[in-house]
Amino acid sequence: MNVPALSPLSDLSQEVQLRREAAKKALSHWSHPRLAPPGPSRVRATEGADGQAVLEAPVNIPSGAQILATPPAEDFSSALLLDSIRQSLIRQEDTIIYSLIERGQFQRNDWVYQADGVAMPASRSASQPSTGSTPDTAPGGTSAKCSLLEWLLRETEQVHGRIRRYTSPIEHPFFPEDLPMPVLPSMTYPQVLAPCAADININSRIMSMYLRHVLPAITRPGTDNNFGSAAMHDVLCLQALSQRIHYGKYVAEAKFQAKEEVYRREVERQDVEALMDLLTDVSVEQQVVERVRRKAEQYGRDAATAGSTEASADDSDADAPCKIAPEAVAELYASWLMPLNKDVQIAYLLRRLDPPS
Ligand SMILES: O=C(O)C(=O)C[C@]1(C(=O)O)C=C[C@@H](O)C=C1
Repeated sequence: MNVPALSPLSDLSQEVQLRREAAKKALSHWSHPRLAPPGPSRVRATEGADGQAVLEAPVNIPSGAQILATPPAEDFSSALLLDSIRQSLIRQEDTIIYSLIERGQFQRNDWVYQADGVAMPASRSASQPSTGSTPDTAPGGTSAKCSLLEWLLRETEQVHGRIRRYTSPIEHPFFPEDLPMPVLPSMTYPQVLAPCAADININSRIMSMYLRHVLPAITRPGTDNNFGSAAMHDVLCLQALSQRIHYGKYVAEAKFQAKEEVYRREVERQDVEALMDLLTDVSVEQQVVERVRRKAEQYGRDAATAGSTEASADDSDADAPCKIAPEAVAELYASWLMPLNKDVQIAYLLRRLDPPS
C-alpha cells in the first residue's frame, strides 16, 4: 500500500512551513494596492532587529503578537497556494480517519446523544447558566437538559477557548455564543481570507450530519456503557471534520486569486450554479475518495493487528479484519465532507467582494 508513514514531527515542520508560505502569500496579496482592504486591515512588513522581515498582522485583529516572515520579494503563485492547501487537506485525512476508527471501537451508545440521556451537572458555560429555577434545570440544579456530547463539547470549547483556540481563523466553535475570554494574550494572524470569512460557521450542519450519517456508518448499534469514551472521541471527530470542511474558505480564496476575472464575474452575478461548476474538480474528488478508501483500509488494519503476538513477517495484513469499513469512509467523503466543503466555498465566494464592515 502506497501510503506514507506518519511522522508527527515532520508533519509539524511541514505545517509550520505551510503557515509561513501562507503568511508570505498574505503579505503579497493584501499589501498589494489593488487588493488591500482599506486602512486598518493591511499587513505591513518591517525589518526586525535580526534583519528578518517582521510581518505585522492587521491591526483590526487584536494586537499583541507579531508573525515572523521572510521578505515578500518572492512571487508565490496561487497554484502553489492551492497545492499547499490540498496538502493540508490530505494530512487532515489521517486525523479524520484515525478519529473515526477510535470512535468506532465503542458501540453507538445512543444515550450520549439524548438530552438528559446521561444526567450531567449544568454546564458552567451555558449561555443561560442553570440556577435551579430555570426550565433547563432539574430540581437541585444538577441536570443540564442537554446531551452528554453537547455538554462535553461545550466544556471542551471553554477550556480551548481560554487558550485562544478560536481566535485562529482555521478553528470554528460549535458554541460560538458561549466562548470565554482567552487567558493568553491575543494573537494576530495574517489576513489571508476576505473579512466575510469570520461570519461563516456551518458547525450546526456538521453536527447534524455527524449524528445522522457518520455515527451510524462507523459504530455498531447498542450500548457498551462507555459513554465518556464515546463522547470524547465524538468531540475529536467533530473538531477534525469541522476543520476540514471549513478549509473550504482557503480553497475558495486560492481559486479566486488564480482566476480572479472569471470568479469576480460570477460573484458579482451571485450565480451559485456557475460558481459550483467553476470550483468543482471531479478528478480531484475521485482521487480523494480513492485515497481515503485506501487509507481507511490500511489504518484500520494496522490498528487491528497492532500488538498481536501472532503477527509474523509472513502474515498478510490483507487478511486482518478492518476496524472501519473503507467503503463507509469513502462514502462519507463523497456524500458529505466534500459537498459541505464546497458549500463553505460557495458561502465564502458569494461574499468575497463585500467591503469590510
Ligand atoms: O481541491 C479542491 O480543488 C477543492 O475544492 C477541495 C475539494 C475537497 O473537498 O476535497 C472540494 C471540491 C473539489 O471538487 C475537489 C476537492
